[in-house]
Amino acid sequence: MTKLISANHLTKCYKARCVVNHINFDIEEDEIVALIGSNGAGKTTTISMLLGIVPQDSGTIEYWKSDFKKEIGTQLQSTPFFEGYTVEDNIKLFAAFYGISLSSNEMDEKLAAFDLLQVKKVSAIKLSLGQQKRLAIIVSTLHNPKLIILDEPSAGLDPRGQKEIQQIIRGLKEQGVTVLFSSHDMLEVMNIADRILMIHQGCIIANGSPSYLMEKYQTHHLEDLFFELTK
Ligand SMILES: Nc1ncnc2c1ncn2[C@@H]1O[C@H](COP(=O)(O)OP(=O)(O)OP(=O)(O)O)[C@@H](O)[C@H]1O
Repeated sequence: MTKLISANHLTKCYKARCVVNHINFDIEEDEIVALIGSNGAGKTTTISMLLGIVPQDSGTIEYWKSDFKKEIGTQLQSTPFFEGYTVEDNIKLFAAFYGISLSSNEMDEKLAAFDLLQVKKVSAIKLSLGQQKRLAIIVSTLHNPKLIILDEPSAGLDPRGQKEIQQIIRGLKEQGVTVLFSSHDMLEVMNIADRILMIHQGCIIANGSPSYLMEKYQTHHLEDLFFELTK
């Protein structure tokens, strides 16, 4: 397996408080990795350091290639659409940022794949949250990234919306995209993650496949493991 990312002793402190504290982990090609942890555990800070949005105070991040930024897609917690622009306009705009021009057929195929064809001409900021999250994933994958990083992609969605996001994440993996996502939904993590990174108070406290961790900690439910390890 090829390592896409290797984080070594990654640390971020705000004044005297280290919110991410000497963490080590790898992201391998073709896996779906779930980053889980309580509110304030350090997930978004970790993701932001991987994306270069927040500089680390110490530690290193090794990427698979020097111009890795061209091959990373991301969807952060807020959705980034332009006011007054339709769904289609937004996709065209983001495609233009990447120097991509989509044919009308390609546009419709993409929209249909994400169940958004019927809202093609609707202002993006008027979409439901689930539709906005799906649109955000479309725009973050327009450049065919090798790795996509999603910060709580299904937060606030109803069960159907959550399921749709899970199917999209699985579909990305089938297309050869590696996915790192954060989530508070243990069932979702069980459903789709190949590997779990559990972070607590800025430290990685568990790292392994769901089945490995269940076996190791002798539990049948990820939620129980979460409660036990984050006490
Ligand atoms: N710019 C900042 N200045 C000071 N403290 C910060 C800053 N950014 C984040 N923090 C703190 O770092 C800690 C980790 O925050 P982070 O957003 O990474 O947590 P999280 O695991 O993503 O939480 P959640 O699940 O609630 O999104 C929190 O205590 C937060 O208040």
